[in-house]
Amino acid sequence: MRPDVQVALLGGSFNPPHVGHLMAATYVHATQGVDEVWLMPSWQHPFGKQMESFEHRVAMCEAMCAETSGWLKTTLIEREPGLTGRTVDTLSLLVERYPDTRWSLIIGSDILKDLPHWKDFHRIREMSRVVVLYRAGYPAPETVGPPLAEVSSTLVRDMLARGVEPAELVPAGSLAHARAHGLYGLGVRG
Ligand SMILES: Nc1ncnc2c1ncn2[C@@H]1O[C@H](COP(=O)(O)OP(=O)(O)OP(=O)(O)O)[C@@H](O)[C@H]1O
Ligand SMILES: O=C(O)c1ccc[n+]([C@@H]2O[C@H](COP(=O)([O-])O)[C@@H](O)[C@H]2O)c1
Repeated sequence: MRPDVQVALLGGSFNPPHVGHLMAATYVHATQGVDEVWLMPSWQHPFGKQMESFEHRVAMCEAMCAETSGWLKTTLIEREPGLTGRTVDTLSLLVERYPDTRWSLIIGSDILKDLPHWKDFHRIREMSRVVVLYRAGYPAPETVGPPLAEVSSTLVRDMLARGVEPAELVPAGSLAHARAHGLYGLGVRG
């Protein structure tokens, strides 16, 4: 019998992706017994976050995946009709679509405060193993592993708005995509 495939999902806005996402995914792949990590960019955000277009965020995620040997992938599942960014609904669809896969869901500890506002988090726990990573600055009792990088998409966007290229915080391929398409005001200032 074919053994189950273990996949960890990292959902987010990835606006833009940054090395904190890469470190989080790498940490989980290296220590949590999963075969693959899938980045899951939001098509629409349940709490109404404004984001660069889905296509550009996907392209920047795919550029980040190219930094790995193939275990990091980007899934477009959240653009499926009927999904609204509620993770329980996305996960239900994934469970149905990939019956041989066992799921983990990665979240950073900054999100713990939001979980009471998520839809049916108890059902997410039934369908997946939830791995809470220690995001630097957000200590919490139930986290796994050491504090991860103090970097956020907000910080990256702030740097870009000030005309500073975040070359140390964004994987080179993702930044090249942003630059080539003038995202976040890149290239506008000449
Ligand atoms: N540096 C990090 N360390 C650990 N987890 C992280 C880090 N950055 C993001 N994450 C986690 O990755 C997921 C997706 O995050 P998201 O794409 O919203 O990035 P963000 O940096 O938090 O964005 P923003 O600053 O726009 O809110 C979340 O679960 C978040 O907690
Ligand atoms: O399921 C929910 O109700 C829910 C509410 C808020 C956020 N989420 C998911 O949490 C992930 C991280 O979101 P964020 O805010 O850090 O970009 C992303 O995949 C969102 O779709 C999910």
